[in-house]
Amino acid sequence: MSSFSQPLLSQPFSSLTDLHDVCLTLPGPDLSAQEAIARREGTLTKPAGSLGQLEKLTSWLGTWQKKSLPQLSKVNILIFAGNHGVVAQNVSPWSAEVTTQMVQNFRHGGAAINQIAQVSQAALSVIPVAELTPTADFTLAPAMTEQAFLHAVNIGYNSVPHDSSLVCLGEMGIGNTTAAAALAALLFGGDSLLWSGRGTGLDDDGVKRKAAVVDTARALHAAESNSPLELARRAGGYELAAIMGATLAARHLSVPVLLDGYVCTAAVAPLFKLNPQGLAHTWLAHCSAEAGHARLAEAVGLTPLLSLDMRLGEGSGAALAIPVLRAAVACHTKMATFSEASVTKRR
Ligand SMILES: Cc1cc2ncn([C@H]3O[C@H](COP(=O)(O)O)[C@@H](O)[C@H]3O)c2cc1C
Ligand SMILES: O=C(O)c1cccnc1
Repeated sequence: MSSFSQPLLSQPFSSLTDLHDVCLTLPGPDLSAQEAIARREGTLTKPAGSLGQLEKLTSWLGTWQKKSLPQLSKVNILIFAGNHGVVAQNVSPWSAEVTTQMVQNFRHGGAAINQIAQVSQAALSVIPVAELTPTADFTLAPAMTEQAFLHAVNIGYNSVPHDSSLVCLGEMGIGNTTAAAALAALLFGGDSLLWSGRGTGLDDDGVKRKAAVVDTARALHAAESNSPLELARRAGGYELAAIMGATLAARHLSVPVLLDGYVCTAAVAPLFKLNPQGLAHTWLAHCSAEAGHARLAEAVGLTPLLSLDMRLGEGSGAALAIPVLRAAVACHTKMATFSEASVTKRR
């Protein structure tokens, strides 16, 4: 386990307007790296395109790393943790104290993500946000003040190591699938039931209760529906805001991002709403079994890499995709070319 504190800017965003402006003016891809990768790909000893999505992953990595030979020498998993006032509405079978207990479990190496991080040879950092103080219950009031929201975004922004090759984002926060559902419903509309899943194990009545909670939140906050950042402040959570901040920092640092499940996708959805290119440096690592994730992925223009029926969070799906990326990079950088291996090219 390691921790990082290399600020990009010590206090990147001091107002929602600041943050909004940065979301609209993001750095673009490195097209010369993209061309170099395509050129080399065509020389490797395999039929063109035969490595399928691995070839797309290699190209994506290099394009956003701004490197004609992509590398994965330093992979970081960041788990942001936060608590949610909306748990008072009985939307999770687990109590808020489990968030703190799981943070300890991550630190002691006992969680699923610790095992997957080790298998994937990635460094894991756990970052509790707002000292795990719960947000306000967003059925009654905005979840966060503007200042608290920006503070959480800044924490995420300052958590991305500058020398990272790839960042995987994850979260821990009892009640956060309800925050994700409320934010998704406010951003994209549609029946609240379509965005409300079982989370950590709700039964059918629990899911209906959750959807009713999402409806109440929508009625309270819908007037702000043309401002994605304002919706994130009102219906999101501290760890979701930090995930958004980390995603923005990664863009500025030329670090590609692997996103985890439903909660992570909801956390970054405002970036897509503000800017259709806002998530171009991210890849959705998996499709969570949480109801609503496939729909949300489509709404933000992301295609999940894996689909393993997982619905854990913690960045577990993102971490599982690392070995696939490592294989893609190894093939691209270490395979012999036709001329090196004296293999006759197709007629
Ligand atoms: C022991 C345990 C470990 C977890 N690891 C991730 N989550 C996941 O479940 C929570 C969201 O589900 P809900 O909205 O239903 O509360 C988040 O903390 C998420 O990361 C966990 C949940 C539990 C109980
Ligand atoms: O997909 C997720 O992000 C998820 C699903 C269930 C519980 N926690 C997180």
